[in-house]
Amino acid sequence: MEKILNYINGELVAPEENNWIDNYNPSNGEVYSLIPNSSEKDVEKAYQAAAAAYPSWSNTTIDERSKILSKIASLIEENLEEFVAAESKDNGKPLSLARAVDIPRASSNFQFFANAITQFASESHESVGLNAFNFTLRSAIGVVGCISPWNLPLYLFSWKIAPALAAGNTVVAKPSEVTPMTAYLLSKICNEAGLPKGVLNIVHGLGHTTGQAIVAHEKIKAISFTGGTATGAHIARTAAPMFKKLSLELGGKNPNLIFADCDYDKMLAVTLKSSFANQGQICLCGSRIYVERSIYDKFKSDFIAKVKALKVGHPSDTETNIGALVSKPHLEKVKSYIDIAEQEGGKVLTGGNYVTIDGYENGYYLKPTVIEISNPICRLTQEEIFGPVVTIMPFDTDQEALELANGVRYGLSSTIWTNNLNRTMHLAKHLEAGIVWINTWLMRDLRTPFGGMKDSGVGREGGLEALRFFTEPKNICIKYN
Ligand SMILES: NC(=O)C1=CN([C@@H]2O[C@H](COP(=O)(O)OP(=O)(O)OC[C@H]3O[C@@H](n4cnc5c(N)ncnc54)[C@H](O)[C@@H]3O)[C@@H](O)[C@H]2O)C=CC1
Ligand SMILES: O=C(O)/C=C/C=C(\O)C(=O)O
Repeated sequence: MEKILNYINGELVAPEENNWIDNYNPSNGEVYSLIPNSSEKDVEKAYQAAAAAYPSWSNTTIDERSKILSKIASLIEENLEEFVAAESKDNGKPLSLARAVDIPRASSNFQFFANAITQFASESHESVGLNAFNFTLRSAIGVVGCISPWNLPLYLFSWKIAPALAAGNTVVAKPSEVTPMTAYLLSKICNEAGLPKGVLNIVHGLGHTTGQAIVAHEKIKAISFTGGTATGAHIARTAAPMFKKLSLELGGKNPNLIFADCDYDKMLAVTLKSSFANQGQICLCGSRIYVERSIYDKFKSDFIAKVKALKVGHPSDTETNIGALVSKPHLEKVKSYIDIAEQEGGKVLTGGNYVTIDGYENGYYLKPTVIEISNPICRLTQEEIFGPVVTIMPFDTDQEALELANGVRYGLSSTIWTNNLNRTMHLAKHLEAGIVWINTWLMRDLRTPFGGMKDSGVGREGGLEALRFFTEPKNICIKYN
């Protein structure tokens, strides 16, 4: 069976203690590879390699760093089909989605930060009347940690690593143990791209051991993390006494507010995507749908008809809209929410069951599910389900829609469907969310700040925000006569 290896100091290596974890294929429930169950020793080795590489990498010209990141981007593109197949097999997502979204975006992340670093500049402030100038140096931080989740594996892994490297840091990174394969493929192309040894180190393993060792390492100065809110809180508790810089991109329970004056057909098509793309396993999915009462019944029947037409199938089947969920425990977690729907006052309008696919009977498949609710304060609308399950409910006024939208602990993204400019402006200002989409969803410009309010996280990624996170500002004040 194939063994995934750690990438430390430019070499692919087995874990020090020779412990391994099973890696499952969600489409058939079978173990198909092994991944290192890395210990503190492996993390320490990775740290030592990163620390040794830091003086030279942080002093490498911007042009050279940019060229290397750009080369990584092109090598991902050149090997697109290998990455696509690996991502789909490891995660259960449709092959078509990995080809259209995940892998191109991973390549774009490297290309984007290869370009962005050439435009990154720092501020100067003249103290007028005092004969003094201040200028700000923005230097790399040192060795930084990047920890990513399983839902968009290479997409989110590269979203952290690329800005960290571009800014001149060296990195100890851990992909999710549930979806390690494309990070492994990435480690195989880094040397060819000219990345000096030790600049990027990828250590595979479990969160509470390998991940914890990265976060708890006293010399790893900053942590960029994407994952569940409970994990984010634990990381914050570990890192706080060491005053580490933290960027936490956490869960979401995003509202989708649909008004009667919207462009209905466009809204319906995009709402289907925002509900079920990637099996609903995107932190930005609009899992709470609120519809203005005058169009509620029409929306309900049209939406259900479209949801019923979605094909749940094997990820490599070209007709598949919904692939497998990422793991058995996750499938069971998502199903457990459907099972409590009735006791929470909800009514399952469509879906609700596991799906068995011929030839892949042990795969992790679930029907896309729509639950109508009458009480917005229930577990189905308050907790992150992170699967192909949405709730729907009518509302009567803009104020009610706003209160429903904001009535959760999360504040990641919101979507509004309306053609009323005043309403748009009012809601956009008052919605408690880091990202507000109007008449669209998941339209991404990589220069924009990305992240959440409330329990959805701390800090922002993307564009200059990411480069600022991965640098330490130092103000220098010069007085002249
Ligand atoms: N916001 C998002 O994008 C995501 C949200 N989630 C939510 O979190 C729930 C749990 O999913 P999990 O896979 O368990 O996510 P998780 O938050 O446990 O895992 C994300 C990453 O953090 C690592 N990790 C876990 N514990 C750690 C620790 N103590 N120190 C350092 N790293 C640690 C994991 O190994 C993985 O690489 C999901 O059901 C979903 O609701 C999960 C993945 C992504
Ligand atoms: O940067 C993006 O476009 C999307 C990011 C998505 C997540 O962070 C997530 O689903 O966890």
